[in-house]
Order: sequence, then C-alpha cells, then structure tokens
Amino acid sequence: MSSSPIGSLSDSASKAMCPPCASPLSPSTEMSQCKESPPPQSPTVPDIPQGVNDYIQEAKAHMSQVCQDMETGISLTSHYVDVQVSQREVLRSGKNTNKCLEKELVIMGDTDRQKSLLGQSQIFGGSNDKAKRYILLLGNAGMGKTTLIKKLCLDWSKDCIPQFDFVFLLDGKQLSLTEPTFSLQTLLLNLSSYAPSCMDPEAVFAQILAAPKRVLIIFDGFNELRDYEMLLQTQEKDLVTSLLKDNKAQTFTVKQLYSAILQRVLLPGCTLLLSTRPRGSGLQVLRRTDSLLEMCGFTSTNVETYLTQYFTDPALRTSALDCLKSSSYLHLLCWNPGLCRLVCLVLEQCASLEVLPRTLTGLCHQVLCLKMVKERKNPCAEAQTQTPEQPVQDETQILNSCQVKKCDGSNQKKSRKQQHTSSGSRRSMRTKKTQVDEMDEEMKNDVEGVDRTQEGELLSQLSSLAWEGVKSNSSILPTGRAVPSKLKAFGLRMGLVLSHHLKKRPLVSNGENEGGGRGDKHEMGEVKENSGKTDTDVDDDLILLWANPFLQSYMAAVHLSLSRTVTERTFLQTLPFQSGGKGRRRPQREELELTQRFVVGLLFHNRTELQKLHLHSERTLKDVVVTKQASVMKHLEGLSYSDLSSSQVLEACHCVYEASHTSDESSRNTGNTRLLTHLAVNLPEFLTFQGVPLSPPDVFTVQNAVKRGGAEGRSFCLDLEDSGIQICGLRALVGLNNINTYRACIADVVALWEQLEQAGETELLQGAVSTFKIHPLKATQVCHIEHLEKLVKIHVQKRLSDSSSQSESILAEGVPAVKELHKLEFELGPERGPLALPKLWELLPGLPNLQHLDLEDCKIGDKEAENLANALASLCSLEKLNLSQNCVGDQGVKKLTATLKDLPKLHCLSLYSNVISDEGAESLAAALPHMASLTDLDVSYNKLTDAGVESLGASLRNCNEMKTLRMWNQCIPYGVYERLQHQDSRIKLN
Ligand SMILES: Nc1ncnc2c1ncn2[C@@H]1O[C@H](COP(=O)(O)OP(=O)(O)OP(=O)(O)O)[C@@H](O)[C@H]1O
Repeated sequence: MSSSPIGSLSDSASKAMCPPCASPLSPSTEMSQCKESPPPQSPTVPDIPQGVNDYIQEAKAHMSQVCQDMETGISLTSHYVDVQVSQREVLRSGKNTNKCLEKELVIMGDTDRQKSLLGQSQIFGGSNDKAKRYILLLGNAGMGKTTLIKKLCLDWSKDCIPQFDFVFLLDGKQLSLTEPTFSLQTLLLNLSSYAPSCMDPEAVFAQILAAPKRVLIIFDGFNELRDYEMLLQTQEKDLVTSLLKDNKAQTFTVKQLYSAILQRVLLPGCTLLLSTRPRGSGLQVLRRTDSLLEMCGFTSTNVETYLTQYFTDPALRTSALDCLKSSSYLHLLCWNPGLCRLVCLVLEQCASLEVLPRTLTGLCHQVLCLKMVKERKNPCAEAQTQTPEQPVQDETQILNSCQVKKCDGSNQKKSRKQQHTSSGSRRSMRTKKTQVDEMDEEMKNDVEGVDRTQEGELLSQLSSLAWEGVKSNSSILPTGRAVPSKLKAFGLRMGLVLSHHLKKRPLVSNGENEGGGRGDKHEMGEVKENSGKTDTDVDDDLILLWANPFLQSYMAAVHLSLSRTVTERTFLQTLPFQSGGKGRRRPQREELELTQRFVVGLLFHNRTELQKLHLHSERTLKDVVVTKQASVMKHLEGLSYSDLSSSQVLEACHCVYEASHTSDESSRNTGNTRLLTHLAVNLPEFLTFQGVPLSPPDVFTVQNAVKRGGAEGRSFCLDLEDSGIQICGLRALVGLNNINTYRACIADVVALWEQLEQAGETELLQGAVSTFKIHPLKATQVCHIEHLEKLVKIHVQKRLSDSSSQSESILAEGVPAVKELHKLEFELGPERGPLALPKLWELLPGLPNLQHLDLEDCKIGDKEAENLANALASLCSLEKLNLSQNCVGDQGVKKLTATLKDLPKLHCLSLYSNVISDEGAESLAAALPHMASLTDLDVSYNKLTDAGVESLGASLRNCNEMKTLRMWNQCIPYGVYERLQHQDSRIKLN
C-alpha cells in the first residue's frame, strides 16, 4: 500500500478548478492558445456531478503536463510546428479487391490537396460539418502522428476541443498485456496513457456511459493498418454478450476490449481517432471510418520554423539554415518531421563537420556516431537529476528522461509552474522514480562494467536485435532475460531505445476507492513485487522500444551488412525486389524497405566509418564488405527493371542513390557509379509511377536516375499521374532535358505552367507545354473533368489566363495535349457521373480531335442525351461513342440521331442497355441510312418489341457499310431474331 499522503478531494478539486490558462505551462514559451479553433468555451459542463467535473479538470491539468514533451528534451510548447493534415477519400470502385490501402485511396494532386487541408480544429468536424466519429489518421514513420495526438490532447487540456469531456489515449503497446483481467472501466481509467489517478471511478465511469458522445478515444502506437484489421475480426457472440452485460467485470483482455471499442460494441457513440502507418490492407477499417486524414509533412516554411525554434543561438541557427540550403537532399528529407529532427541533430555539429551527409544512410550513420561520441564523453551524466518535484511525464518519457536524457546534455529548464504537480501525479511520479532509481543503479553498475572496447560488441548485439524487430515487424525489444541488462543499459544511454512502463490493471474492489487513487496503490504493489527481482528483470512492466524507426532500420542494416553471423544465403534473401510476379506483390513493410535501402547504402559507405560500427579488424571488415558488395551488385545488375512494379522501380532509385552518393571516394569511383549507370541505362523508357505516392525525397532520387540516363543518351516518357507529386517536384522532373513526354495531374501541370509564366521561364514553359500528354484520358474523379475543363479553356483561349500575355506565343496553336486527345473515358459511375456531366458538355466542343468517347454507366437520361447531342455537333473526328448502361429513352435517341448522322467518321455506336422502345428504334431506323460511316450499332437490352427490331432490320438493308447490328431484347421471341438473322447475317444476337 502506498504511504504517500493523498491529496484531499477538495485540494485536488481546487487545483482542478483553476482556470485553463493557469494550467502549468511555461509562461515564457507558452503556445498561443488554440490558434485556429473557436475561442475556448466555458469548461463547465452541464449536468456533470461536481466530483466528476473535478476529475475532468484534474485530467486536463495532468495532460497539459505530460503532453509537454514532444520527445526527450524537446518540448511541444517550444518546438511544435503547426502541420496540416489533408482529407483523403476512398475510391468507390465497389470492387475492393486491393491488398493495399494505398490503392484504395484517391491520390490527390498537389493543387487539390492544398484545398483539402484541414487545421487541427477541423479534425473532428467543423461547426458546420457533420461530426466525424471514426477518424483514421495516416502517416508513414516519423510523419508526426503521435506528436499531433499530443498536441490535440494538449489543446483539449486547454479547453480548445470543447466537444469532449473525456479524452482517453489507448496505446497499441498495451496489447502486450494478455491476461483477461480488465474491464472497460479499468481500461479507460487506469490503462489509458496520460490518465491521472481517479478518486471516484464509479462516478466517472457512469458519466462516460451516460454521455459517450462526449468521449474521445484515441488509438495510437499501432504500426500498421493490419494491426487494426486483426482487432476488427468479428468477436464471438458469447463474448459480445458478456461484454455488454457487465462493463465492470474484470474478465477481459486488452485485445478484447480494444476490439469491442473499435467494433462499436462498447461505447458506440464515442468518437474514435486511430493513427497508423498506411501500409498493409485495411478494408475493414476503411469501411468503418467516416474521415480519412493524412499527415502532410513539413513544408519548406515549416522546416525553417522548426530550425528557428530548434536553434535558439542565432549564429548556429544561421549556419544551420545555410548548411541545409546547400544540401538539397537533406532539405527534402526534412519533409518528414522525424527526419527533420535527425537532420537538426547533425546540423548542431555543422561547424565541425567536413561534409554533411548526402544520403539517408549517411544521415543515420552520423546521428549514431554523434550518439556514440556523446555517450563516451558523458556515460552517465545527469543520472540522478530527476527529482520528484519534476512533472510527471508519460510512461515512456518519464523513464527515458531519467535514463536517456542524462546523456543528451540538454538541460531543459522547468518553470515553477511545470513543477507544480497534482498530488496524485507526484505519488505516481515517486513510484516510478523508485523504479527508475532501481534501473539507474543497475545501469550505473553496468556502465562501470563496460569497457569501451565492448562498445563494438554491444552495438553489434543491438543491431542484431534491431534486425529481429524488423523481421517480426515490431519496435518492441524482447522482454525479460532475452536482452542482457548491459545491453539494455547501453541502448538506453545511447538513446536508441526507450523504456516504456506498461500500466497494469489495478484491481478494483469495493471500497478500494477510499484513500487514494488505485493506480498508485497498484504501482506501488508492483514495485514491491519487483523488488526481489534480479537485474535483468527490474520490472516486468517495463518494456524496451526502439526510439526511432529510422535508427532501428539503420541498426538492422548494420547487422545484415557487417555481421559475419549473417550467412550469404540469409543475406541474399534479405535483398530487395525478391517477391514474385507483378500482380502478386504485396506492399513491402516500411521498416524492411528502409533496412534494405540502408544495407545497400552501408556496403558502399566509407569503410573507415563502418569500422566504428563493428569490432572487425580492418581486413575482416574489408572481406565482409567486399563479398556483400559483390552480391548486391550482382543482384541489382541482374534485375529486369521492366518486370518490377512502379514502387519497386522507385525503391531501386533509392537504393542506387544510397550507394552512389556515399562520401567514400574509393567506392564512388568503382561499384556505385556502376550501379547508377546500370539503373539509368536499364530503366524502362516509359517510366510510370502512376498510383505510387511520390514524396519529395522520392522525386529527388528519381530525378537523379533520370538525369544520369540523360548522360547515357537516354530519354524517358514519365507518367506521374496519381502520384501526389508536389508541384516543385514536378518542375524538377519536367525541367530535365531528357523527358520526351510526361503525364501528371492536369491541375498541377497548369499550376506549374502558371508559375513558369510568372517567373518568366519561357523556355521551360515551352518545354513543359509541348511535352505534356493527356491521351488517353480516363476520368475517374469529378475533379478530373474540372481539370480538363480548365485545360480545354486554355487551349481554346490560347493563353494561360485572361490576363496573361507571355504564354500567347507558346500557346498560339493551343495546347498540344488537348489536340492530341483522341480517347476520353468517363468512368465516374452512376453516382458521381451526373455531377460532372454538365462540365463535360461544356468542354467537349473544345476537343475537336476526339475519336473515342466512352460514357458508359453514368446515368445519362434524355435530358443529358440532348446536351450530349449539342456538344457532339463539333466532334467531327468522333469514331466511337459508347453510351451503354445509361437511361437514354426515345426522346434522347431522337436528339442524338439528329446530330450523329452528321458525324462523318462515326463507325461504332453502342446504346446497349438503355430504355429505348420502338419509337426510338423508329428514329434510329430512319437515321441509319444517313449514317454513312457507321459499321457497328448495339441496341441490345433495351425495350424494343418485334416492331422495333423489324424496322431496324428493314433499315439495315439500305446500309451497305454496316457490319453488325446487335439488338437482342428479352421480350422478343427468339424466332423473330432467327428469321431476321436469316435475312441478314449482320444482325447478331449478342
Ligand atoms: N508538428 C511537429 N512539430 C515539430 N516536431 C515534430 C512534429 N511532428 C513530429 N515532429 C518530430 O518528429 C518526431 C517523430 O514524430 P512522431 O513520433 O509524432 O511520428 P509518428 O508519425 O508518430 O511516427 P511512428 O509511425 O514511427 O510512430 C517527433 O519526435 C518530433 O521530434
């Protein structure tokens, strides 16, 4: 039992009732309160009992403290950069057969993405929108999901998200707790991260159940979408019944409860926010979500802001900014906030660095080396600096800051206000402090025992663990004795791993709520339990995690490329691009992909640098590296790039970039330039990245390969459609002088042209206009037609905008891409089709060279047919018109035939499956002899009777050019067709 004095209810209530601004934030650095959201509303919530309200206020005060740290030594208050999220949409193909989430999502162009950006206040639905209840937040590793969630929690603590009385953060890591000893109540009030001790759980839980709409539950720490998919498997009926029967029965596993919340069995009215990396399939999740958000990453302005906040010393700031500007690739990597953080770590040393890293491998290597240097200089500094007065932090950070930050050298000053903690928090802090002290002691012993020469050994052991993690898709290190304490301590000191305290369920029994928070009691109990444990088992509930996904992958690659325990066979199996045929490829996991990239980068890295990572003698290292280098070369040079999927071609560009931009002069002259040349020579001429999201660093490596192709006399046709490429990336690629043609989102291309015109870059504009292609065009989104309309307008007006004159000479003949558009498929389906049809009618006359127009299944009725007829009048080149599966009736056909008979080249007309009856057939029959070019007509599956088909059959006799007339209609006896067919074999039944 805890002997800590427990703050009285009135005591904590008085603190909890402090106005929100008095929450313990550092006054000097306090963030502007709720910039985008409406002014904070009154924190008083009607109908909430006072005791519960006290808890809410305490939870807010607690959260405002624990969410302060973005990561060790970096505070949200001083370092947070306002990033935006974009709203994504799911493709409504209805097929849903894709194994990969990315293929299920609409990939927006840059221009549209900018329009879809949401501020933080809009994440849960703005005041005018419908509230969003099931939100999925997507972002690759390091893109800032957890940070945004912390910011949201902080905003909530400042009453800036007033629609929720309760916010609970459920962590994927808690799934490691597998005992069936939890209830919904203990899960929310005791297991959720950042939750303070609760004095009256019964009342609070009752309030949660009474108003679930005012509850936000956030799921974070799930690496991949497939982790959620597992939780969405239908639960057994009996389990659902028992879950519903008793919310307080402590008989469920964390997994069962997570599952039940995600499946809306428990607290169905609450709002769910799920964060995850997007790889993997996620059909079930997609079906449930009503809002799909994606982290947008840092813009260059964001990067500048980040650096400005990071480097408080003006001189260092200026040199860091200058350094970054001089290194395009590092700058582009900063698009990922997690990498921006690593770049800043390196930039801290920019004055003393001879060269900045030029690759991701180089960056991670440099960061690791810096960590090693710091660790050597200061093996256990600040070991005892954390005092109980310091604010409690989240479970990971609290230990991390005691154990890792000590080597970090950063001494964050805490304001008095920050030191003000609630009594519950202090107790919990003391409990954790006890655990931390135990670990510290253990570590100190270990440090003393660590011979510096062992560093290499420890690094290699750690890298082997990193590879185990990557293989099993986990960032959690093996628990218990599997990892020697010396190794744990080393990983913690280096800041490569963090320890995370798994909150275990405190037993709730009647009367236990008297005299203190249950969490504290339990935590104390745990410490007691653990006190007799050996040094490897300080605390069962402490798990170790890799602190940074990039460094984990980097370490894994160190193991694969440098360890002699990795056999040649295993090594070869881990090389990239091993999966089967194009169609069967599943999306590669992010950590594995990164590891493979690092392996290639490391093998061509400066050997003196590699020496720092292992204990090998120079000669052994050389042998290991040379052998593996040869395997990599053989593997990459043996690839047939035309057999690779687009994402694999992209990955190949990355791998080769990592190998060829090493700082090692010796290998730069040998293997790695060979790899780049091989790639450049063998890349397919039609280089398509359609459907593959292209981030700024992706574009850079593609640019690098294509440019090299130019030096080898190659030129390419680029397809960048549905890649989400930023306009600046588009410019970089289009600006290369060996691009024959390119395709990309029309709106972005137009935006690029406008930028070029404004900048007076006429030559580039000329090239960008003349090499752009849109044929054949498949419109699957309403915006595609809107974009086309814009382009056609430019074509017709022969200038970029009403006010522009510069582009007039370039566009004197119109837009070549429009002139060359011969085929347009309108594939929006019956739901969205009608939304875009009016625009289509407008733009069609601007496409005089269109030969093939496919308007299948988009709900064209008689009215639309009339509009179409008018629009078609000027399409003199039209050869094929597909109007299958629409609702064209007799009136529509009449209008159409009046126009169609004047189209001199029309040879194929499909009116399959419409609603044409005999009257319409009559008008068609009358027009047929005048449609001199028509060779194929399909009017099957309409409403024709014998009379209708008879007239068409009769008319056919006067049409010498016709080759087939299909007119199967169910209600006509087969005999009629047989007779007609007998008369004229051009009549077909199907
Ligand atoms: N908005 C931001 N402002 C400043 N720094 C940020 C921001 N977002 C992220 N960072 C930095 O990037 C690091 C990684 O971010 P975070 O952990 O939130 O990424 P994540 O998307 O949750 O990654 P993972 O998928 O690996 O969990 C943070 O520790 C922080 O240093």
